[in-house]
Amino acid sequence: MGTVLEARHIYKSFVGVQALKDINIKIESGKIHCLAGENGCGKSTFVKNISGVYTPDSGEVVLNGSLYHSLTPSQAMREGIQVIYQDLSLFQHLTVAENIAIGRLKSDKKRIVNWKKVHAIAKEQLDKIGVHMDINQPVGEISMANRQITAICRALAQDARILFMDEPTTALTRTEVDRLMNIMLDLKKKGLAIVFISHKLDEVFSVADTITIFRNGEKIGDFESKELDKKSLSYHMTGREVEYPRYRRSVKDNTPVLEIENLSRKKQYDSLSLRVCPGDIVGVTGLLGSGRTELALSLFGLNPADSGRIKIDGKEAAISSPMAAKKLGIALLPEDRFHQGLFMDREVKENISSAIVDDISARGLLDKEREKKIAEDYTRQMKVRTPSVETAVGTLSGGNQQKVVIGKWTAARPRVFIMDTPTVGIDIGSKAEIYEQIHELAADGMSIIFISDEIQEIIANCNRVMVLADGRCVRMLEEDDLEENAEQTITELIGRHAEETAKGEAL
Ligand SMILES: Nc1ncnc2c1ncn2[C@@H]1O[C@H](COP(=O)(O)OP(=O)(O)OP(=O)(O)O)[C@@H](O)[C@H]1O
Repeated sequence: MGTVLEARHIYKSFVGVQALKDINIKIESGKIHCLAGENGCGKSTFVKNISGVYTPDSGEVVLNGSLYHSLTPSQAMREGIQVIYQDLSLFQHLTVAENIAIGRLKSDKKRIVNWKKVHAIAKEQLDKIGVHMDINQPVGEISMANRQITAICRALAQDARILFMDEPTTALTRTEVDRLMNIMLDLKKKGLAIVFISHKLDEVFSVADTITIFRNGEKIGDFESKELDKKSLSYHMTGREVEYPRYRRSVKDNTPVLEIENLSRKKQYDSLSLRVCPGDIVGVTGLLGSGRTELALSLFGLNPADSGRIKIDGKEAAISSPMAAKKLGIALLPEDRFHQGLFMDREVKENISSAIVDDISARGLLDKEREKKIAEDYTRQMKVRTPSVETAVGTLSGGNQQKVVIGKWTAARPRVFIMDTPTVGIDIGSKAEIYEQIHELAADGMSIIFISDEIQEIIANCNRVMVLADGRCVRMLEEDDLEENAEQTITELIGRHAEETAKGEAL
């Protein structure tokens, strides 16, 4: 098939960080190449240096036989490089067809839009990947999976030869992930080179031909996917054996802090009941769309329930706003933490202190020393890779930003901490550190609701688990139920329900 891209001796540094050191990589057409490594090891920076977003400090790139010392974004595109970032960069108010065709139309430089052509371009790309969807719908109204497909088609419409995908599966359901993986395999057969970044090792092994492992800005090596397994890949990424300890509740106090009784919200969740005591880590699992995030938002005052009751310390509570939730000692680590959790242009320390400003201020004046000390403690505990606590959060890698959000809410010492998919985008090594932190918070008496669709993660970290499907609780697993075959039980419960839903939709 042949090499389409060769990066040679790429170096890139930012103030205080050597992000890439002497990176050499060859990308082949007709192959899926995965970049793996811990948060902040340089994967996204590498992609940005190749696609013209950043200029390398030194090094060169050979693209389709032409040598470049630096590339502009339009040169990179002309050479067939297309990057799909996590936010997809689509125009929400434009239709699927317009989004797919926009890049091609821009290069045509015509003043009048030929709508027939727009539709033809969009249809052609969708046909290439064998997907049927309504191309007249605005992108803002379609599912994440279909947005992902729109972004792929937009890249194909611009004659992509090398497609970079940075953590494309974060917001997809399992069925959607399978569909995306199949599309990637199909595009590979058609000769496209795909470079895929993911922290989900199952996904990496299901599609990758080659895996390049980064650590601390350096390349550890290129491996054939079949040479590695999860254990050896984790070892190369982190330089150590990674193990996730099982959580065992040690707190003896069984007085509920939070209770919900028959809580319902139309079309989202139905008659949910739950008690959470000090030291509990209660798992909530189920597919995306099962109602889990909607429930979390309701408990945080952002999505009022239609009926049912929420009690705090045995007393009925009206949680009508996040402010009210906070007063009652409830914190939420949101699912969409990039939009709901951080001030990107503010420093790490300002972000961490943002939920406790009142506690560390006296007579309207912020105690800056304390703010810094608290931020340093949390960044150390969470192993946040940042030059200092004075660095702007927006310059940290995705996974490290996420650790800052967790630090922010932990610093607020809530009584009830709702964590919606806390380890999305977090590398396997840092996950162990975050789990340990969560176990310590619970052992100290905090009550935690832990939402995740990674079943192994739920079992390792929770002492009770609520399994949701279509907004209903299909099973509450107690501590003893989690000892044996829990993974199989939960997988079957969710799988059975997904099948029933699919049958229902097919009818
Ligand atoms: N614009 C920037 N300014 C300053 N530092 C930056 C900038 N972009 C990246 N960095 C730093 O470069 C390093 C590599 O970051 P990068 O985003 O490439 O990591 P990553 O491997 O993609 O991580 P993740 O898995 O968390 O997404 C990090 O230490 C990050 O803080």
